[in-house]
Amino acid sequence: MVENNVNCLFDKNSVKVTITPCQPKVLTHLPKRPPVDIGFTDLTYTVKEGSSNSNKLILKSVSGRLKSGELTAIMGPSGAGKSTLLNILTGYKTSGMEGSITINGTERDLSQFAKLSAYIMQDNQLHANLSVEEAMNVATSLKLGNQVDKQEKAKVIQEILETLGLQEHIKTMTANLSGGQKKRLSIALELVNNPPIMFFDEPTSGLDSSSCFQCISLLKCLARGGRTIICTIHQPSARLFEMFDHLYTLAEGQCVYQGSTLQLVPFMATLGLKCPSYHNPASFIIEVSCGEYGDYVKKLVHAIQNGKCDIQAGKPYTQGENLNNADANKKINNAEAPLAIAESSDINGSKSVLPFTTNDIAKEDVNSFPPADGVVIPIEPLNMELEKPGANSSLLDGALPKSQKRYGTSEWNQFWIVLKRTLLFSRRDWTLMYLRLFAHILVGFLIGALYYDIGNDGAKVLSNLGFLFFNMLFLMYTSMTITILSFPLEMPVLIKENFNRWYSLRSYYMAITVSDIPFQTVFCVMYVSIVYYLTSQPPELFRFSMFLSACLLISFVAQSVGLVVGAAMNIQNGVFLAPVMSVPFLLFSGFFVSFDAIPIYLRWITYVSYIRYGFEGTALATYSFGREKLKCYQIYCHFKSPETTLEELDMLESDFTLDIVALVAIFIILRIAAFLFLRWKLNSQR
Ligand SMILES: Nc1ncnc2c1ncn2[C@@H]1O[C@H](COP(=O)(O)OP(=O)(O)OP(=O)(O)O)[C@@H](O)[C@H]1O
Repeated sequence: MVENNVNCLFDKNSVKVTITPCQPKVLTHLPKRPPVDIGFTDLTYTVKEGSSNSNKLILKSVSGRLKSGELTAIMGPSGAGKSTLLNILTGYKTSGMEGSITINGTERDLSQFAKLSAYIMQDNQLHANLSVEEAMNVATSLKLGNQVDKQEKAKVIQEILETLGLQEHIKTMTANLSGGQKKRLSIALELVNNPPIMFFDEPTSGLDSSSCFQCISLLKCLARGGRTIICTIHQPSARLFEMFDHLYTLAEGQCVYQGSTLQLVPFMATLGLKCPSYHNPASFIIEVSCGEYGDYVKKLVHAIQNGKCDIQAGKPYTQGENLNNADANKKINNAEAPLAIAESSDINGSKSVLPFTTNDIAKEDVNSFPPADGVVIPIEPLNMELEKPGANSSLLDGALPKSQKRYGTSEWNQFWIVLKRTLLFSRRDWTLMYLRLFAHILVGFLIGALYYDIGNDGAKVLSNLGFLFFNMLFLMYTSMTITILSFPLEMPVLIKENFNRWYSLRSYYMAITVSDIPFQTVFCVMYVSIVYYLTSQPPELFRFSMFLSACLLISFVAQSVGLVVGAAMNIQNGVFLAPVMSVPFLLFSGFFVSFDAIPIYLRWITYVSYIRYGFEGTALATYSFGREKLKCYQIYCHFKSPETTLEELDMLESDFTLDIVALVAIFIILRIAAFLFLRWKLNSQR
């Protein structure tokens, strides 16, 4: 661990703590990536609103530039369009947008951009049932692939966790981490492939002031490594505010300030907006943007040309140059310095990460913004070369990659990694595993007790049919509801990981499709074995196998229904709609009404009723295939002959193989439908 120096200076009224960065912690194992400056010009974002489909303008022709080596805050009052701008810049939202976004001066190619950036969403989106180490292992395996060997991956993980102060929590389950630690883990996971651009939506939300400080220190540190770090933030404290290099402020969908945080107050003063002494400048600009000091929004938008100007500390202003050509000629210092991040201790003695600066590159052109009251505010055009004082060039690795694989590893590997992860947290999920296991065993014994020894009794055939139908009902509801309840909870993690190019939707979907099959099979086999034995169904192996295969297929099909519903709608709608939608399938299963009694125009429903195929399959397994007459302990047993039962059910001509084929076909169709719904849902969010 790195030694830290914390010096406390006491005077009568205050305690001042200065934190001196110590020996830099060098991240030597991260892959080198190019530095990236982002420019955007005349960005407009419109959404369709209401039944009239009228257009609502959310971003109004805003421009701006976000530079590598800088920590940028996007601020503004609630509803100003911060999240919208962030979502557009990340590429998360693409429809409804007009304008130009450039990367190092050339028009953004979204696919290439996605490989260079990471989006850390507000709610962390972590799998609760994985430890920090396991989560990191999954991230490195997916993002670094097979090109990097195991030892190297372990070094990457160790370095990142040490740097982010998570090493001592390596065995802690993600669910037990504190808010700040979760945030750091979210960053650590994305840091694995060293993205040069990192976006953060409200990184400090839900954190106490000390954790906020640590979090922003860390972001600053990442920026000093040459990365472009952009985050939306609501209203930072003055202490946090001054840690940002660059501020982009929105009000009513327009840019009211862009530039150095240090120049905010002087710039506002030039427009007659004097920030009161001891007032937080961040609060001041928000208050001004909300109109608390009069109608200054238009003036600010005009002064800053809706983001086309950039007010820089100690830098000149030349007007009228175009942002898009901005960094076309940018010269990058390609010296291969290691990424330096120093660790230190904050005021409470807890560990934080502080920037360790290396290169100091100054700029020196001169021009000046002519402010109203004669104060000279340095405003910079948006086409400057940038090297931020304090930034180092460790990330710099020549030009942007032209062609690179979409994902860090092959789809087959993605499938395996996601499958192993899903199996691991399924095993640890109490509801998914133990409650389900318990339910199958308990209900199995209950049904066994209720229908005890009726299977070979000619007088109790109707009860036995009730038992067969109940099996369908139980297996259908347990596997369907568990999927409806658990799958939507996975969606936010899926959205984040898929968006950040951890894996393709196809690999993920294949993995989750396969992952539950062994568990569902074990539960179903246990349940069927218990009830089959206790209710004295025919003791032939082939009948048991047929009975079991029909039951297994029913539970897989019902699980697929759960996936379709879970992919297409939220939990509330799903838990109501899925059982309701199942009612027709139950009604037309052949148990309540025989096929001949169903009106012709409704018969088609029986062909799509998977319950019918399951019920028919188990009935045939029980009563068909030359089963001998049942025992009769009364004077007369109407259903003594199995054929009578099949005749009553209109199943004399039925074919067991056809039932199995129909169930397999429905299973495949539903799985494909669930995939398409999932893909639609992922795309529709954007
Ligand atoms: N799909 C949509 N339909 C209608 N209005 C929308 C839509 N998306 C965003 N808006 C509106 O756009 C404006 C900006 O929203 P956005 O979420 O970007 O604001 P914000 O600055 O991030 O706010 P907050 O700080 O409260 O999160 C809001 O007025 C919001 O109601």
